[in-house]
Amino acid sequence: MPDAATLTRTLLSVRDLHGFYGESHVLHGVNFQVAEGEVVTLIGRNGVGKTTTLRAIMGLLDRQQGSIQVAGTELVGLRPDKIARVGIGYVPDDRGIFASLSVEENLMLPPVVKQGGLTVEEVYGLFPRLKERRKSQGTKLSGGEQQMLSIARILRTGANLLLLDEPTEGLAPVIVQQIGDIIRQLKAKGFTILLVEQNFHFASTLADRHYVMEDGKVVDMIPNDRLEAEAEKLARYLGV
Ligand SMILES: Nc1ncnc2c1ncn2[C@@H]1O[C@H](COP(=O)(O)OP(=O)(O)OP(=O)(O)O)[C@@H](O)[C@H]1O
Repeated sequence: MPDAATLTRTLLSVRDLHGFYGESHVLHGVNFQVAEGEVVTLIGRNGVGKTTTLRAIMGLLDRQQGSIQVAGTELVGLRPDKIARVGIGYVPDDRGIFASLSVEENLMLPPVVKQGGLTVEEVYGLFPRLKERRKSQGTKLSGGEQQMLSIARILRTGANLLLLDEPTEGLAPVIVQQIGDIIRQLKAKGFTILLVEQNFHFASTLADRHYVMEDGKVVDMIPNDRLEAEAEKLARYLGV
């Protein structure tokens, strides 16, 4: 079966990626591709290497080998600041909000790395709640507002490939729905999104495809429209 990413322009291509924390060999030859404009998830049990794969793309591991290409540029060997300039925005699972800064200051902090970023007004158009809270300090925000801010602030930078690590973790269902709406709007605007997500029901409402990880490798790819047919296999992979 042809990989959907080969049918359109591949934006992100990860080949035989190995990743290490100190002496600990965590990624054991990860392979996957994401086409421009797709929303793709990395799924799998705890500890299989999903977060580590995102961190490897950003150049944040102690050591990595293999190939990570974005629009043809090889990232392995580049420094993290150079990697961001290729147009990648990373939202880590701890959200990384500066507690002592206001919403607006947090928004203005990341440097613009590429043309085509959203203006602050466009960002507020997507996140009206952040506009209402623009003078509030990071510490005063709810978990949902923090998550929105951590996504919002990479949209200004011009990044067109977004790596989101468990954006719904710990959030109430109504907020999860709002985050889902925002991700759908970003897809409609042409952003390409790689999502690590444990909330599989949520992921299935927005993703085009799902890559399954086990033991530091991608072991399967399931198109979203095959989810029901593959439910049993998926339950085995996820241990549910
Ligand atoms: N800073 C670190 N130093 C050493 N080992 C680490 C570090 N971070 C993660 N690991 C190990 O790397 C492996 C992969 O972890 P990773 O966080 O990528 O998994 P994951 O699939 O994202 O799971 P989870 O959903 O639990 O975060 C795990 O065995 C974990 O214990």
